[in-house]
Amino acid sequence: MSRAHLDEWQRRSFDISSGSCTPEQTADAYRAHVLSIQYAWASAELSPAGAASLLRTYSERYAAVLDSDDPSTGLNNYADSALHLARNQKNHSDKWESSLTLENVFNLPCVQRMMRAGSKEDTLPVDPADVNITVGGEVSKGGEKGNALSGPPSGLKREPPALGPAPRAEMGRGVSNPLSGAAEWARGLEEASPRITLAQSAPKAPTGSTPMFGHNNFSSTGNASVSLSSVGCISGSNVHNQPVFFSSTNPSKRKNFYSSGTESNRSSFPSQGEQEPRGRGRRGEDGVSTNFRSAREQFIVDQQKKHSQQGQRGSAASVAAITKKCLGANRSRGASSKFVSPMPKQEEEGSSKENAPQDMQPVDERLKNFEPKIVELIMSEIMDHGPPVAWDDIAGLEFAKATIKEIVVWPMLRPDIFTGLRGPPKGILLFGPPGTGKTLIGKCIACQSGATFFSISASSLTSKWVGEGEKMVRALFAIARCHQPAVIFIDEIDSLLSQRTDGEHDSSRRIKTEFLVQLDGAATSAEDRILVVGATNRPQEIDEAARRRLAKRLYIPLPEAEARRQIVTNLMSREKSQLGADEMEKVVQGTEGFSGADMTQLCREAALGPIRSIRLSDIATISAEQVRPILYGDFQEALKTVRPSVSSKDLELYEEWNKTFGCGR
Ligand SMILES: Nc1ncnc2c1ncn2[C@@H]1O[C@H](COP(=O)(O)OP(=O)(O)OP(=O)(O)O)[C@@H](O)[C@H]1O
Ligand SMILES: [Mg+2]
Repeated sequence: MSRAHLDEWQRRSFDISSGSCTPEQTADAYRAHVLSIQYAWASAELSPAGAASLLRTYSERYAAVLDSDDPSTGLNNYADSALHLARNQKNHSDKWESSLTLENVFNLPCVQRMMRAGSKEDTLPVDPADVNITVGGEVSKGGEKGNALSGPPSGLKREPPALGPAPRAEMGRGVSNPLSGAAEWARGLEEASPRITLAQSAPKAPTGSTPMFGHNNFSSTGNASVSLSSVGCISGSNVHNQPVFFSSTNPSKRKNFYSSGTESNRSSFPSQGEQEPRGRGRRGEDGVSTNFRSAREQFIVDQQKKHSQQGQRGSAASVAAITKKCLGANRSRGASSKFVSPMPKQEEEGSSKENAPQDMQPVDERLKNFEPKIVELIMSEIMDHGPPVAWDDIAGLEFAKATIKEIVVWPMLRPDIFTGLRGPPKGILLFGPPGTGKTLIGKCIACQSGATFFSISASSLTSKWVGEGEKMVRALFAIARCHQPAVIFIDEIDSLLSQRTDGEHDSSRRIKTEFLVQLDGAATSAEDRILVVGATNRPQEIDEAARRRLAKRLYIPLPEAEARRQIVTNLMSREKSQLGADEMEKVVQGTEGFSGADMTQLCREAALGPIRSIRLSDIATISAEQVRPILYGDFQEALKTVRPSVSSKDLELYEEWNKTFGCGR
């Protein structure tokens, strides 16, 4: 060790051995020792074996000081953490008010009776046989000699100023039979319980009790004391509803009591009137039958009751769902862990009532790491529920439709045949000029494939949930995995997977990377039936890594004459129109270079023709039947205003890209 460290070490060792240190100083010195050892080990000044041995020694000494409840040598760390809770610290329990305060506790009949009992030497107001006293896990019946029965009566040592001058020494002497005090205390508590409403004040139980009994000062005989949380363990236990005291003179037993998380440690008070019927109590670890039911268990039982009353689904799955949703359900409950209310907060309660049927859905294990907010967003906004689209609604595009049926629909329907080399690709890219039906194909896949369809546009990832993009992507794929077979349709994929540049924003780069990882199959196994379909009218801007992952790249060209005819026929069939075959032919010839969207726009414009021919004065009164049919003349008029939206120069670019990267013939 370096010289400075050694000097420090020496100084601390002298301090400790001088015997003049307070427990706090001793603990500090040991902690500093531990840190020095760690530092020396990290900087290779100590061998690992040496460091391990030293660490063990000093950690034990440090822990001994922390855990000891002897006020002259230890810090009674347990009491400290519980006191912290008791001092009105803001936590989840702050809604639960206990009526017990430091001021009114001395007015409680039970406490007064205790004090009186302390001053009367021989009175035994309760038959000792009625009192069960647990000492470090062993149960001794009232008559037996317990080794540490000091707990509640020791509280008598603290004298309330309001109650007059009962001399300390006398009161201390008064506890000649510790049992009498304990029993008295127990009985008193039982009587007082209607006022204290134990169930409601459970988390705050220490609040009232701590100042009375949780402090080291209350050791009455030797080093015996009632630990703070043992006060919290009092419950309507055993048949007479008599309290059980957990008390121990042995710090190590006491430690075990805390660390092993015994039933009683984890339990809180059962509410009055809702206690388990006799004989139905659980068996505690020590074999003692207890009627404890933790607040969480009570909550589940209440929920079960509620749902069975309402005649709703009370299945095990729903109870499991409730259990999962229960706050803090997965937490380990150490003595020092923060208290978590087992009941939902008020707001949550309100919302859970509203969404009750949804909440009953069991939560998928694989989604538990994702923020519920994100999962909910994806489920509600991204999973598509649009109007149905049939393959026949898409005019032309025969090759694209056949290919998509082959690689999307059939494999989804017959996964047993489409295995190995016949396995479907993980990604498809639909590219082509705007308005040619790429999004329409996406919607059609959604309806026809029978898969769960997720439709996202890049903007929804990049703008709506700024900073959450990559989380969304990860959650999206995780949810898709839970709902297989699934199709993830990403419209305008170019804006999501454009070429990565140096100057771009960090968050969009992270989204891209996450997408590539997910697309690559690193995160999706070969058996996963998830297909990503991307659509773009700017294929040249797509990142080359993404391009590779979207293995099947299909060109969606402008509609040919036949397709244009089909679009017009489809649309006109829903309207009143009179269009002869040769007139239709003229319309088809006159719309060379029009996209599907342009054709739709042309038909809309033509459909307005009959309306425009109505005189303004008649428009308010004319009936729908009186409106004339759409005629060829309307199309001629419409063709004057509707122009193709794709230029021939743009078309060349698509053709070029299709030749280079496309999968079409
Ligand atoms: N092949 C087609 N058959 C029938 N209607 C079509 C066809 N192509 C386009 N349309 C019509 O054009 C509209 C727009 O099509 P869609 O949104 O699918 O175009 P897109 O290729 O996704 O365009 P963009 O690249 O601009 O997103 C559709 O709602 C539909 O009415
Ligand atoms: Mg589109």
